[in-house]
Amino acid sequence: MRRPLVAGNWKMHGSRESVAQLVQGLLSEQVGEGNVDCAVFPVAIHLSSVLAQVAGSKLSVGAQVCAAQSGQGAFTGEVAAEQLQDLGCKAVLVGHSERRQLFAETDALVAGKFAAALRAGLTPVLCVGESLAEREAQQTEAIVLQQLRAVIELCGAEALRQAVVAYEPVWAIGTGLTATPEQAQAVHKVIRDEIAVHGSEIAAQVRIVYGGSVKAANAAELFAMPDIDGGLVGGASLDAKEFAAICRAAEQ
Ligand SMILES: O=C[C@H](O)COP(=O)(O)O
Repeated sequence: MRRPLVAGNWKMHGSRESVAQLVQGLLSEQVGEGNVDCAVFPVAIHLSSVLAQVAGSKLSVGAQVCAAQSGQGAFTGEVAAEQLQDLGCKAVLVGHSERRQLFAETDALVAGKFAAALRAGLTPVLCVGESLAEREAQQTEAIVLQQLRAVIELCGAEALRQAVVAYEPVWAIGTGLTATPEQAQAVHKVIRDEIAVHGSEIAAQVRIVYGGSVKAANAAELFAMPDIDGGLVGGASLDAKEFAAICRAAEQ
């Protein structure tokens, strides 16, 4: 039985004050104290304060991005996975579609970042997903598998034991258009079946979460699907009560 994970990707949102209020709200709602793993992914400059604020709770903290380069070096503007781990982060998003589309992150670079996260002992949350044009061209499966295989080729399928996969159809991100539970389940199954080619035990263990306009109103029906193990939540994670309700939906 896979333990659900609900993660909040705060993207480029928040001031010191609003972030502190949001975390206080999550702690008041006892997010993370139930039967579900809960994590938040603040913008990098707020990681330290959020980590300090959640200390002693079961809410974990991850970063939105890391460098593909390990250790330390002359890489202006980058943050190494080791530095995130040293700070207290447990996980890092890799390959979010906004990184792929707006910052030209290729499958190869994403795989490099995935490997760097693993070397540092972080849980990489590998985001995969197709655009609307790709879905309309019946390319969903091909795109998602291409993104997944780039990581398996570099790191090996065993590496997925330490990872989470997030299926995020690009057309559902921030649009209010959620994939139906059946649409999401179909792609999650494609992902799990592909992993099973390398080992059924790995496939049975890997958590595959769904992202794309998840909210309290639609979370339970998505999380009820057999291959959906929780959610990666954007906009709705900026509201403590809404995010807490999504986390509770994963407990059902
Ligand atoms: O990482 C989160 C996803 O991009 C989903 O964002 P959203 O819930 O605002 O659609």
